[in-house]
Formats: sequence, structure tokens, C-alpha cells
Amino acid sequence: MLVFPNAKLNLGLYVTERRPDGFHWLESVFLPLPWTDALEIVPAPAGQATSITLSGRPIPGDPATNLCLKAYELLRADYPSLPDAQLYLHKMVPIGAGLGGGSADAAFALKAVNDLFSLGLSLEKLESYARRLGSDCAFFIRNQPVLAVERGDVFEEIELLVAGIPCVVVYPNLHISTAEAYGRIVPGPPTHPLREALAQPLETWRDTVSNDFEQALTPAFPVLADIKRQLYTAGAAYASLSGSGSAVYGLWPPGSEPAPLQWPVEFTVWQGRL
Ligand SMILES: C[C@@](CO)(OP(=O)(O)O)[C@H](O)COP(=O)(O)OP(=O)(O)OC[C@H]1O[C@@H](n2ccc(N)nc2=O)[C@H](O)[C@@H]1O
Ligand SMILES: Nc1ncnc2c1ncn2[C@@H]1O[C@H](COP(=O)(O)OP(=O)(O)O)[C@@H](O)[C@H]1O
Repeated sequence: MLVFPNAKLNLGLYVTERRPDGFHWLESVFLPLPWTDALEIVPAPAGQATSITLSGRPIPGDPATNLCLKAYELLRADYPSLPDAQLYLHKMVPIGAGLGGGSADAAFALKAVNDLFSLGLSLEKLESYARRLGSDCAFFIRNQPVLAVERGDVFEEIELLVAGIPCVVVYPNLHISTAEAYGRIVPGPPTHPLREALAQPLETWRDTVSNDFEQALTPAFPVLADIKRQLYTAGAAYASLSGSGSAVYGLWPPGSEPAPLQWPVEFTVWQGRL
């Protein structure tokens, strides 16, 4: 079975409180972004153990710790009759980018195994497995815009008028660790209530919708502010860091087009529509 795990963007992100377990309460809108990896899962030939073959962007760390394998093993612990499998992951979404690529791979692996081996798991059950693999992993099970609260794994419905709008995402080839980024945050309440701010026209978001990680990370990584400035110069109506970075995105009003932009060769740029 071949699936295409997509990335996500965060529209506003407020880290409101540190929890006793070291995690944080947050409030953010998650949006699917059609920038994808490719993941294939097939039953292994007789006598061959479960394995993963990686291609595309190098993933730091031992392949045995890949989140796709972790997802497979998590299900196998509860469904011992699952056969050995071969996983093939072609990585295209940048890593440590705030785009949730690893979490997407894990969530799509859960969904693919459920379909391939007819486990009959409900979306709720798949979400509860996903939560055990990462805070933002559960989002990718339903993979639709939501207001995420608590650890980023509890969702409220939200209506947004962003489908089809032009978007540019710029990854400055800078891997920011999520844990380290959280360590730089001083939690506090949102400057503007997110749901209300996002109900206003796109052009107003610049003054009302922000990402706490941006202020926390920009002093150490000024390139983030440079990219944001360039996106606004190219006509973006709204620009922001995604998640804990380092990808920065711009959104353009419907019907408009980003002005041509020049980026250093080591940057990776995605341009398309939401
Ligand atoms: C910041 C966000 C915003 O969407 O996304 P990314 O920038 O990673 O894409 C998420 O909260 C990232 O979720 P995820 O990447 O799944 O994090 P996890 O693997 O669960 O946790 C990695 C580390 O981040 C910190 N962490 C994560 C989530 C949370 N609500 N509070 C935290 O403090 C913890 O230090 C944890 O050890
Ligand atoms: N399939 C995977 N894709 C990406 N990263 C993975 C994967 N499996 C495990 N990881 C580990 O997860 C970490 C961050 O993953 P990622 O979701 O891309 O971060 P972020 O959401 O901050 O962009 C990396 O350090 C990487 O080693």
C-alpha cells in the first residue's frame, strides 16, 4: 500500500503553560499542507524480518528508531498476528522544520497498516495510538484544519476560508529541535483569542495572529526574520514561522500570486496552494 504523508502548518501558536510532566499546554490551528513524503508498506516475503528502506532527505538518527517502524511495532504489540512487513520511505518534507513530517509519516503508517491488514480500527482508536507516538501525530489521522489544544493532541472544529489560497514555505536548512525550542519559551496567555482573530480577514492576521516560538527563536536565528520580511516584500498578506521552526511560510490573498523570489541555494522552497 502506497500513501503520501503530508506536512502541516501552524496558524498561530500560543504556549500557555508548562505542565508538571515537562510538556506544555498550547493553542494552535493545524492546517494540512500538500507537501508530501511517499511511504509504501508491503508484507515481507516469507522468512524476512520487518525492515525499513529510506531514500530522499537523510533522516538523523538510527533507522531502527524511525517513527514509521515505531508505528508498525505499536500496532503489532496489540495485533501479534500482523505479519512482518517491508516499509519504504522516500523523505521529501524537511526535518526539524515545524512541518510535522515525522508525525505525519507515523500517522499515515498507522492508517496504512489498518487498511492493508483490515484491522478495522476506528478514527478515535487510530488517534489514541498516534498520541503515543508524538504530540502532533493525532492531527494527521483525520488530517483536516482544527484548533488544537492541551498537548496539541485534542481538537476542536474550526471553519477557515483558506482552501486554495497561494502559499510559499521556505526552509532555511536549519534543524531546530522541538524540545530545545520549547525550552526557550516563557509560557503565557494568547495576545489575541485565536479563534476570533482567524475569523477576521487574512490581511488583519499580521497584527493579531502570532507564533510564540518566533519571538523565542529569532534572537538566536535571525534568518527567520529575514525570510519573513522577504515574504511580506513579495506581497504576502500573512507570514509566520510554522510550529517550532525553522520553516517560515507566507499566505497570499485569493487570486494574487507571489512575486518572484530569490533564495540561497541551500534553502528548500515549496510553492503551491493550501
Ligand atoms: C511544536 C509543535 C507545534 O505543532 O510542532 P513541531 O514544531 O514539532 O512541528 C508540536 O507541539 C510538537 O509536537 P511533536 O513534534 O509531536 O512533539 P513530541 O515528539 O511529542 O515532543 C517532543 C518534545 O517537545 C516538547 N513538547 C512537545 C509538545 C508539547 N505540547 N509540549 C512540549 O513541551 C517536549 O520537550 C517533548 O519532549
Ligand atoms: N519518518 C521520520 N521523518 C522525519 N523525522 C523522523 C522520522 N522518524 C523519526 N524522526 C525523528 O524525528 C525528529 C523530528 O521530526 P519532524 O517531525 O520532522 O520534526 P518537526 O515537526 O519539528 O519538523 C528528527 O530528529 C528525526 O530524527
